Amino acid sequence: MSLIETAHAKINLYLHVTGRRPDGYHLLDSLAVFAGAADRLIYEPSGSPLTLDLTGPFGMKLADDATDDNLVMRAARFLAEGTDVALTGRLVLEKNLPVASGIGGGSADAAATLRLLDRAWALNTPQERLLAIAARLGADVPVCLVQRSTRMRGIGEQLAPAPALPACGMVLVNCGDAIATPAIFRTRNAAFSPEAILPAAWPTVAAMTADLARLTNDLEPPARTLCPAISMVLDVIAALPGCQFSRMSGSGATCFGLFNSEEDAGKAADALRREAYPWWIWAGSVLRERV
Ligand SMILES: C[C@@](CO)(OP(=O)(O)O)[C@H](O)COP(=O)(O)OP(=O)(O)OC[C@H]1O[C@@H](n2ccc(N)nc2=O)[C@H](O)[C@@H]1O
Ligand SMILES: Nc1ncnc2c1ncn2[C@@H]1O[C@H](COP(=O)(O)OP(=O)(O)O)[C@@H](O)[C@H]1O
Repeated sequence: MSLIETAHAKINLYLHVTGRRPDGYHLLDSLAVFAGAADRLIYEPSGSPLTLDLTGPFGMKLADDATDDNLVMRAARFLAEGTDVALTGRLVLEKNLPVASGIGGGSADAAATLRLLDRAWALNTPQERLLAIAARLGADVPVCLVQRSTRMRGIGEQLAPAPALPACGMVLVNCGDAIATPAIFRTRNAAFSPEAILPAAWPTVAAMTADLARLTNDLEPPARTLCPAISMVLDVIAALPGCQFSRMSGSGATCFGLFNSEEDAGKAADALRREAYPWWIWAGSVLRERV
């Protein structure tokens, strides 16, 4: 019997770079939330060595890379380490999220692999060990393992509760330019930002966007420099009917707009699709489960 896991897009509502570690990694303070947009991972047990097939609109973008380097296969190997499970079966990754786009698609896939194979192989790995494996796979993988709105600190491995979110619509837009995260961190040359002060809850979208407007995504300026299309995308999102707030997520290039409802977001995305930009556009809602 096959098993399925969903790997939701991660969106950084703000991202402050607060410092830098001696090893070059940056200290962050960021509010990560998850949207309905998602990759899907399917596992079919078999006695044959583990394989990975890529499907979906962005599957071809990963097809040229060695399968063993895919974060899904890396996660499977890490999970099996120190156990007596055989690395067998067939994984199918339905790649619906744009690659290298600031919404953590690869990180979400790696995290989904850990959840899925832990279940499929009946490992019952303690959450602490899963989080440690996740951190070895990438700075964003621990938050994607939890897959609920979370405040991230450290390099991404320190997870704390997020404010309670209001019901909120979201539009995601990606211009199609893949962005390498290290290049964005390297290009950043501003002073470090302080940590944000956040309330326990945002009762309305207006309360949330008022606070977000006082915060920043410190990776947005370097990303706009390396990928000028981001500025155009942000202007277009801000001008959509009903848009309450717009910003870039993570290291880019995906940008988001926040709306008072999923319905408002859907109407705005329909209007945007009529403009026929060659962009990936998604509309839906923000997941409201939190740590
Ligand atoms: C920027 C963020 C914000 O959520 O998201 P994305 O843009 O990737 O979605 C993440 O911190 C990305 O996490 P992730 O994509 O897992 O990064 P990793 O693979 O661990 O690191 C890629 C490279 O980014 C830089 N890096 C990453 C995280 C961090 N806190 N400081 C860094 O300086 C390092 O140069 C590192 O070699
Ligand atoms: N399953 C995967 N999905 C996406 N990217 C992957 C995957 N496995 C490995 N990668 C590599 O990881 C890099 C970052 O991917 P991704 O997580 O999509 O970036 P971002 O976090 O910026 O959205 C890509 O350039 C790609 O080569």
